[in-house]
Amino acid sequence: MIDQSAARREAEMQAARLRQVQGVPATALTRRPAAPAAPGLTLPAAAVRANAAEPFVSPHPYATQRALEARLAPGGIQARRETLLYLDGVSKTFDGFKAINGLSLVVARGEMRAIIGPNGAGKTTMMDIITGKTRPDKGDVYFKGDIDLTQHDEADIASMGIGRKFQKPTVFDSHTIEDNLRLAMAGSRSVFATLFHRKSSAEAATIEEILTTTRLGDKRQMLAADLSHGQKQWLEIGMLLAQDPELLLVDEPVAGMTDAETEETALLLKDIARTRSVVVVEHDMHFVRALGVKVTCLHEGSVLAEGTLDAVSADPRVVEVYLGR
Ligand SMILES: Nc1ncnc2c1ncn2[C@@H]1O[C@H](COP(=O)(O)OP(=O)(O)OP(=O)(O)O)[C@@H](O)[C@H]1O
Repeated sequence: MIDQSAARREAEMQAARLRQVQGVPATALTRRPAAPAAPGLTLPAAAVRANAAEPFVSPHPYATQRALEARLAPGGIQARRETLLYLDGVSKTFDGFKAINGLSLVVARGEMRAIIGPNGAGKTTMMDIITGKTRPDKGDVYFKGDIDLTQHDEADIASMGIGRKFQKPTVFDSHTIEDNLRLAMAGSRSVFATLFHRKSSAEAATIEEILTTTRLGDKRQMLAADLSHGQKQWLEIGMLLAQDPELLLVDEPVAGMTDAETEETALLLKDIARTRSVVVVEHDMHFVRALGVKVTCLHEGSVLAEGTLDAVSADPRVVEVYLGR
């Protein structure tokens, strides 16, 4: 049987120890501000002010602020933490022109999302902001819930698990497909050391897996220079996979591909999206349809419509700005 009075004495002693360390009144350790009825993603300024009088128990200002946020909007913060990519109210102006304008977009863990939109809609600038190439003027950009991407540079962001594939493939033409993958996996090892380094069994298994995913298994000993345009795109996707990203950003992967390659690329990205999140920017609607994923249509730097391709393409605003052109 539990000795209630001993337990109470222990709790009182713990509270006293805490009070000693933190120097706050006893009531502050037990009183909690009520959470708002409908927690949102943004902290209402008035709510923060109303609770500012509440004595803080956390010794560090940042921890205190985070604890306050969590208490005020537990649903909202939790919702952001469960996302892989979270953009809210992001804006970027170039020479007075708003390329990105209050953009909000959330990609879940394990989700593949297609981004469409007319020329100049802000798709590339959005990718630049996510990867740290461009700093937004304002707004939140978070990776894995808590990593504020606006505070990191491109190299940091790449090493955190965001891989980006640009439209033009950049592979090592004079090396074989397998060596291209080994070079991509090597990280800081030199080219010479990489090519003469004995593969561990884990490395060999990863390369095998990537060769299978990218449909290049039977071409492993071919020089990259001898691949078709589509196969080079797949190799470059494979080289990104070798760095084991959690989020893959892919810019117009099927531009210049044959119909068969386009079809195969949709299957390939679907395979990848079984274990990672993928954001694909693409103009080719047949390809987007083959992906069969949620579509976001950007226009003038913000989200114009979001949903299935059928729903988005039936939206009169989308028809007007994009599909009708
Ligand atoms: N560095 C820059 N300086 C000035 N203007 C820029 C810069 N980068 C982008 N812009 C402008 O911002 C707008 C959005 O460009 P962005 O390249 O992001 O559009 P996009 O949707 O990727 O277009 P596309 O489909 O043609 O690639 C365009 O009007 C572009 O001219």
